[in-house]
Amino acid sequence: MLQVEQLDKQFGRIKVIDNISFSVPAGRCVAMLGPNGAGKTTTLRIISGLLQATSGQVTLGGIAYSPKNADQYKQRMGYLPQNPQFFSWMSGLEFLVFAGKLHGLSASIAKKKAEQLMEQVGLQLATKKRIGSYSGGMKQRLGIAQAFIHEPDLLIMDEPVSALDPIGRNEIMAMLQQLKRKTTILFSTHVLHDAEQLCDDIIIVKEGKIALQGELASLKEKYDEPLVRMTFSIATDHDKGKVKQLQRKLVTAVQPHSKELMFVDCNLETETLSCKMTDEVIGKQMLWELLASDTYPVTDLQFTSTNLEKLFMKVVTA
Ligand SMILES: Nc1ncnc2c1ncn2[C@@H]1O[C@H](COP(=O)(O)OP(=O)(O)OP(=O)(O)O)[C@@H](O)[C@H]1O
Repeated sequence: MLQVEQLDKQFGRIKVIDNISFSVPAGRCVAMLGPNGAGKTTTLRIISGLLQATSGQVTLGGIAYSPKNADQYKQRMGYLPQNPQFFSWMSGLEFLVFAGKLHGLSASIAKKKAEQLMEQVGLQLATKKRIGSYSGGMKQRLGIAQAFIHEPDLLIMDEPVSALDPIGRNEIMAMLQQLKRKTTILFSTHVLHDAEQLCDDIIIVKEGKIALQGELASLKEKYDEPLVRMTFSIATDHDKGKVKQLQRKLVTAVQPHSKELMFVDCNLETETLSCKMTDEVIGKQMLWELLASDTYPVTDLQFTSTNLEKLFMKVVTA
C-alpha cells in the first residue's frame, strides 16, 4: 500500500530525516514511535505531501508522489495533523461537508457522507452544535472524520490521542479499534501502551533514523526477557543475611544442561531483588526449589517480561 524509500530531509544544514525506508501493507495498523524531536511529524508530513523531502520517494497505491500528481496522490490518503485546526463557528456537520467538497465531492454526496460519518464517530447528537463548544475528544473525532470523508486507502494520524484526557483517549482508542478494520492506518504516538493495544507493526525512530521496525508480536518475542521480582520483609540482620544468601545462590545458579548462568543482571534495591532469567521455564522451577529449600523472608514474587515500553526504552537509550 505505502512504500517509503530512502527518505532524507534537511532543514538548512541539519539533517532531521536520514535514510528512512519502510512499507505499510494494506490492512495493517502501524505505529511510529520515538522520543521528542525524533522526526515522526516530519516523516508523516512528507508522506502526506505537505512537506517536500530533500531526497527519497514515497509511493502510495502505485502512485509515486511528485508535486505534479499531488492531487491524485492526496486523494488516496487522509491526514489528521498533530494540532488540527477547525473553524469554531461552523457546526461539525458543516465542517465535514466543507472538507468533503475540498476533496472534490459534490455537495449532495459530501452531505450524505458527512451525516454518515458524524454517526460513525459518535457525534450524531452534536451535528448542529458549533465546533467551539466541542470537547477535546469530540474535536479529535471530528478530525478523524474529516480525514476519512473521501474514503482514503490510508489514514495517517499524528499523535491522535496524546493531547486528550483519559476519557477522550479511551473514546478515540475505541473508535480507532473499529476504524482499523476498515482501513490501513499509520499513526505516530508517544503513548506506548496505545500502540501496543492497537497496532500490528511498529517503527521506532531515533534521531531521524529507524532504530527498529517489524511486527509487534515477533519483536516482543525476539526481545522477550523473562524477569522475576521478589519483595522481602527485612526486619532483622538475620533477614538481611538470608536475602544476601538467596542473592548469592541466584547469581551462581547455572542451567543443568548448558551450564549457562540462570539468573543474570540481579539487582537488589532495599527490599526488592529483580533478575533476568535466561530460560523462563527452568528458571521458575529452580526458583521454586530454592525458595522451598530454606526459609527466606519473601513477601511477594512476580514474573514479568519485556513489554513494548521496555523495548522502546532499550532501543532509544542504546
Ligand atoms: N520547519 C523546521 N525547521 C527547522 N527544523 C525543524 C522544522 N521542523 C522540524 N524541525 C526539527 O526536526 C526535528 C524533528 O522534528 P519532528 O517534529 O519531526 O519530531 P517528532 O518526532 O515529531 O517530535 P515530537 O514527538 O516532539 O512531535 C526536530 O529537531 C525539529 O526541531
